[in-house]
Amino acid sequence: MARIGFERLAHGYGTGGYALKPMDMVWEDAGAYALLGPSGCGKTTLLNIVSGLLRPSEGRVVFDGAEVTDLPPERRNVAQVFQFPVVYDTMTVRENLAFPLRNRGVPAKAANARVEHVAALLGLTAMLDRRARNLGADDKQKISLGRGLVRDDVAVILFDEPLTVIDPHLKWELRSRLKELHRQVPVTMIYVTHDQTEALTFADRVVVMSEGEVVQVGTPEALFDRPAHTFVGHFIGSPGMNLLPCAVAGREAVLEGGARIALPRAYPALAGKVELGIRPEFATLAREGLPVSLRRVEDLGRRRIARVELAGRPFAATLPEGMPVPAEPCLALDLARLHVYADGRLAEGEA
Ligand SMILES: Nc1ncnc2c1ncn2[C@@H]1O[C@H](COP(=O)(O)OP(=O)(O)OP(=O)(O)O)[C@@H](O)[C@H]1O
Repeated sequence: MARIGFERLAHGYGTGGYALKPMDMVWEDAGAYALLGPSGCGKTTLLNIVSGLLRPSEGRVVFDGAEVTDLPPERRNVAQVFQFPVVYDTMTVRENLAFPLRNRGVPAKAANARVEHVAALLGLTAMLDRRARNLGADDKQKISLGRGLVRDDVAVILFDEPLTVIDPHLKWELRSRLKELHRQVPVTMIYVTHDQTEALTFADRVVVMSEGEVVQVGTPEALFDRPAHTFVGHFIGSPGMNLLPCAVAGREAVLEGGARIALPRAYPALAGKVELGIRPEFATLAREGLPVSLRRVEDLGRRRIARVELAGRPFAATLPEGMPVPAEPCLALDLARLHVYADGRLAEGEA
């Protein structure tokens, strides 16, 4: 188990600019973290720096207070699960799972108990004595997950998009099983994904990345309630946060076109591009409030989203259950849930 620290860490591949911009960060011992962001944002670069496959061009990596920046992967005590299954076809499932333990001289009895425990958690018990060769991609990836999880002496377990090959209907099951495993095996786990559902289900803390920068580290609730960056507001949520260009003076925002909105906090003069952010969950279609033009209604099953236009911009609002679309639709905003951003970053107002 390990507390992982990054000190003035950065990486460039020598092609000009940073793939990972300079940062300081700590991942607590036994935490469940997700690295979340779109393709190319630097997730794999950061993961490879943790495992030792890549040496950062700047800064230090520290495991439990000891620098490991120059240590190769085999000296870091890291287990890694990749996108695609890594199993020995000629071995049985049991032998595959036991392999990392046998390799390290764990006595057979202890190894077998551990293998059976992990197999039960992953739903592999019934096939323990079958050869891996005859299994489908889903089961093979479960074995890969099991091989990553079977040792409880590792500093950290890294998962790199581990559910890519898994059938969609099995994904939700494996996601919750992984979460359960983390509860039972309190090892630091890092889960890389571009899928917000996977990140938010698995992690206690989500590290959101955009263009080589860590833009927020927070609980799933914090990312939803208080996005530190417009990227987080937009990327997390379905649909994401509404963002409207505006001018802010004290406790008031003025939208393009002149509509005025009272703010829950007072703001100092803000430089750069100023935007008002509010999630669709806190903007409701109503008979009174800010007049909007309705474009269409989307039925998402458990809720309905009204696509409207506000101050000449597209805006997503909630249409309450059972409510007919008003003849003259307006928006009711939960003012306490409004946020102000300057050049993409959350502006701190005063209560
Ligand atoms: N070996 C390399 N040489 C040069 N540039 C690279 C190399 N590997 C990655 N990059 C660049 O570094 C940036 C970050 O890439 P990285 O693979 O870390 O992102 P990612 O978030 O893991 O994306 P994906 O989900 O597509 O794997 C990208 O701009 C990418 O093109």
